[in-house]
Amino acid sequence: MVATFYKYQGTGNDFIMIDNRENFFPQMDVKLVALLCDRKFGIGADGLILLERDDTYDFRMVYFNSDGKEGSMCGNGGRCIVAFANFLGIIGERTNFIAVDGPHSATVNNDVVSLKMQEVYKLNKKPNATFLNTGSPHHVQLVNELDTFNVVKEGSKLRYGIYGASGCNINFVEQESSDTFNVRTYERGVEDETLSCGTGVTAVALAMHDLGKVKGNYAHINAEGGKLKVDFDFKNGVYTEIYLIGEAKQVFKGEITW
Ligand SMILES: N[C@@H](CCC[C@H](N)C(=O)O)C(=O)O
Repeated sequence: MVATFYKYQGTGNDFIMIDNRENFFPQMDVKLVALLCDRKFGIGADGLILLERDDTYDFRMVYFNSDGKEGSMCGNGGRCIVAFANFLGIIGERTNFIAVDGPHSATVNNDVVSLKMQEVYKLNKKPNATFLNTGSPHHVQLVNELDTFNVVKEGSKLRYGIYGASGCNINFVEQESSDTFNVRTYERGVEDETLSCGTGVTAVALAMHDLGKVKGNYAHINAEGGKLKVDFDFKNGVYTEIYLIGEAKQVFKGEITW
């Protein structure tokens, strides 16, 4: 099989993007997805995303982690697939699409994608961390000296140690100023630190607001791979109107044979 693929990145979280509207991709083939994502033997990426047809929405997003297994929601991948759908001419500046965690709306303007995330009802405070689900499960923990922090060692310890078989994505955070945070994330399914995690950045903004460290209804986040902004409303204990905003770019196009 010879297939055309595109490579996208959103703040350094990189994805193989495949137009699967003709339903040709063997998505149950975990080994193939893992091979395509392998940085030595394949194209290399943190995940693979299929753009598929949907009867109700503009398109369907199907996301796989680089281990080849279908993942929960990917915020940066969501921003990248919106840019991809715009590039393919499926959408204009606005879209409504469906992903594993439900419907999302988004806008795209000059490589900047604003993606609406699901509402968040529950934050679970732990002794020195917060757990919440922003489409994917996230542990958010404040640390000192984030620059030199061993994200892979401490992240994998928490991911496997306290979250059981299903695991969790682990975000380490340091406050930079009143509305800005630096974040590094250990991603489940990649089993490594990635340069950015969109659902993780969203989780950090809400968790920092919950802890009283964010006073307004937005936070700027410096991920290792770039800058993101999270806007939100908070009423009656519920986070609504959550938007993850930042660049999403096409990097290259190619063909792969399997
Ligand atoms: N990179 C993603 C997060 C993807 C979800 C995750 N690795 C999982 O399945 O747990 C993002 O940008 O949100």
